[in-house]
Amino acid sequence: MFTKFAIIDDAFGTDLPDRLAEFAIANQIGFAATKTSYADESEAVDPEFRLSKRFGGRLESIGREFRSGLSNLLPRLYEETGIPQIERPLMENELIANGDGGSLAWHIDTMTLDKRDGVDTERVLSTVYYFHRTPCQFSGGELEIHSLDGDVKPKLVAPRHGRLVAFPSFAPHSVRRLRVPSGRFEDGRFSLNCWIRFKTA
Ligand SMILES: O=C(O)CCC(=O)C(=O)O
Ligand SMILES: [Fe+2]
Repeated sequence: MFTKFAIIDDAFGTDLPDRLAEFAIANQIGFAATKTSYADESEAVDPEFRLSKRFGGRLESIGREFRSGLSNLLPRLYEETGIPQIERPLMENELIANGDGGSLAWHIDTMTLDKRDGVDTERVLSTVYYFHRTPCQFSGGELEIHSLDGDVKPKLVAPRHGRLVAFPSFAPHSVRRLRVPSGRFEDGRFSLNCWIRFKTA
């Protein structure tokens, strides 16, 4: 049994993904190894679990442009993923670069902290927007959406330039290892992740 999920190609036209790829490549210096957060609230770089780089700077106007496009699409995304409409959604953005050997192990995006004091928002909808240099210089790196039960093959979503994928944050998923023959940062798989949260208090 799988959750519903949505795939929208050219979700925000053909120009924004080109400009986002340019932005990421021009800001390579602002990327550092992505950390993993654990249930006890600690954080560490764990390449066995996740091998990617995260942009630590500000997305500025291109981030605002993306979030405004995503806001317009939200009614459709709720509908297609089976998530009820959130009244005042909060958006949490992350710009990620996956290079040669990059991957992300099985996980869910819903917060699973043991200590929930002070936690007043929850992630409900996960969206990932993909872009890269064209033509594509890597292979692999598919998003795998796993079944909620049983020993069933995952559904694969290729990280195509300009593609948006959305799924409930409780859906288990992972990213298949990718290969970037040149080994160059600019030839990698880029994504802008945006989690839709709702305020619980
Ligand atoms: O890059 C992807 O396709 C998925 C990323 C993801 O699952 C995450 O960052 O939580
Ligand atoms: Fe995820």
